[in-house]
Amino acid sequence: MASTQPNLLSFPNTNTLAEQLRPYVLASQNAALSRHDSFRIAVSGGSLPTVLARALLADGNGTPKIPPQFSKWHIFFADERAVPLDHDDSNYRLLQEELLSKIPAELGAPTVYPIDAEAVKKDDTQELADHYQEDLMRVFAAKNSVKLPIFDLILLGCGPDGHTCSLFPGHDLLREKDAWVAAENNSPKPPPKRITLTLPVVTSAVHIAFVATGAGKKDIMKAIFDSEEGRSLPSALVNQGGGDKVSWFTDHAAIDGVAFPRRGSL
Ligand SMILES: O=C(O)[C@H](O)[C@@H](O)[C@H](O)[C@H](O)COP(=O)(O)O
Repeated sequence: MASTQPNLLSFPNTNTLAEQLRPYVLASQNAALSRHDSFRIAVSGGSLPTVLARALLADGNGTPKIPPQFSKWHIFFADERAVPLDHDDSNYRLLQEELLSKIPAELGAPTVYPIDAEAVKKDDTQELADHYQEDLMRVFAAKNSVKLPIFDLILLGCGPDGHTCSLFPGHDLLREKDAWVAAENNSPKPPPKRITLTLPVVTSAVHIAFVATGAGKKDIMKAIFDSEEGRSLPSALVNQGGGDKVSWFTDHAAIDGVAFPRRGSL
């Protein structure tokens, strides 16, 4: 368990949040490129792809525009629904519509790792998870055997019940120690069948950021940050495992009443 605290940042609205998410992601990109000439990132579904697109495709907000080097990005999914890639529920489709399709050609194209469409047809969520884990192994464990993949950045959402990725409160998956990718067949949030990165993979990342906005999040934010009972919630477990590698990008409405947020940038 990490002994340091996560950064809890709050901004007046989603636009100002996106303005600060941009330099955070680019700093993470630049640090990764200096380490291994590629930027390995995992993204969630929900509202995250829209905010991320707003952050990355902005014109620099009055500052000199330093563009993302998308051709060096390897984008994985922190979780994905077991549906075809063109399905309304697909996180791949969401990311494609919100971000990937809008990247100007001159910024280069990222390498994106969707789930295996053939495995989806077989309706076997465990097989789908195994395939995705093999994809990760090809990228993260090509040269020697590694215990866990180390993402440069994982971008997460937080559900009103405290779930993150497709790791839900009280589920056995929270105790998974070995698998990199796990199957979830009874998600309380529809659709029920999903795959998800496991907690050890999430907390091993170099940087971990949550984006949580709107008044609908304020009760769960209080539970995660200010209550003893909230300590076992999946998002709180990421805080405990990741410590100060974790940054929360929230708006004021989402943390109304939370005891110790810092307002402004990192
Ligand atoms: O595919 C999913 O269901 C998501 O990855 C999920 O974990 C999401 O991030 C949270 O439910 C928060 O969603 P919002 O950002 O829309 O609140």
